[in-house]
Amino acid sequence: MSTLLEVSGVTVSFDGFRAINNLSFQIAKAELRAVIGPNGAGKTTFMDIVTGKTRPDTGQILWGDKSVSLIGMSEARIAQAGIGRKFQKPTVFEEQTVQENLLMALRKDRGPLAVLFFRPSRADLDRIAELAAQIGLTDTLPRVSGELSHGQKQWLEIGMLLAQEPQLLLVDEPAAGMTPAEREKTTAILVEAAKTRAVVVVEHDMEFVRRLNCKVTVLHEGAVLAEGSLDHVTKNQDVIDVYLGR
Ligand SMILES: Nc1ncnc2c1ncn2[C@@H]1O[C@H](COP(=O)(O)OP(=O)(O)OP(=O)(O)O)[C@@H](O)[C@H]1O
Repeated sequence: MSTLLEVSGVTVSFDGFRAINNLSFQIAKAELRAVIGPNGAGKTTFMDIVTGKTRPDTGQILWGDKSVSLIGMSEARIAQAGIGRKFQKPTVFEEQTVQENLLMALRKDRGPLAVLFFRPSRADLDRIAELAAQIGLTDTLPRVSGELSHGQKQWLEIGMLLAQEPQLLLVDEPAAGMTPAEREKTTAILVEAAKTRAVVVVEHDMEFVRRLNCKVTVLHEGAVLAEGSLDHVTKNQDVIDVYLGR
């Protein structure tokens, strides 16, 4: 297994309370991983430390072939290093079309106004077409994003992140608020994306996690409680006691 991200012995305290407690976690280069756990288990804080939003008190976070330490790097530099994060709520530019949103993501330095006056190259258009196909929005490229369904906005945002070609994509509860059909499509998008990069999905919906059909990490009190296939972790008595049996 070729490790992409290695979190080891990380602790994060807020006013003396340990939200992350000696956490160790590894993810391989092209791997899909689900992270589950009860409320307050530390899932969000885990994403915060990897993306540089929160700085750990102790421990190491090593990234890539050269095992570069992410600790102390700014959020912007971590994003540039290849870590993308999708928050739960979609944050697309509602006034812009799907195509313009994807173009803005390709041209990271361009805001909505600049894009209006910018002529995309053939290569840009090809890449946008490729991304649109990947997220199932080919037919909606000319539409204003504000008119899209909740699911479509989520896929668009995933496409905008993929435009930046992250090596690791962290995705927070992608299935929340989606219809069953939208969930199915989201599963397909994430499974496909994880063939060429690592994708970590934080999710509460166990049916969705089952469909992802990947290794699962169960967090509890800021540490890994169990890890393995969904069948393996759901049979674990500790997991049943703290999470599933509630
Ligand atoms: N900035 C903060 N200040 C104080 N306490 C915090 C802060 N951020 C998180 N916590 C606490 O750390 C613990 C872990 O929180 P975190 O949000 O990481 O859990 P979670 O697993 O994402 O939960 P949920 O499933 O509810 O989103 C919680 O007890 C939370 O109250």
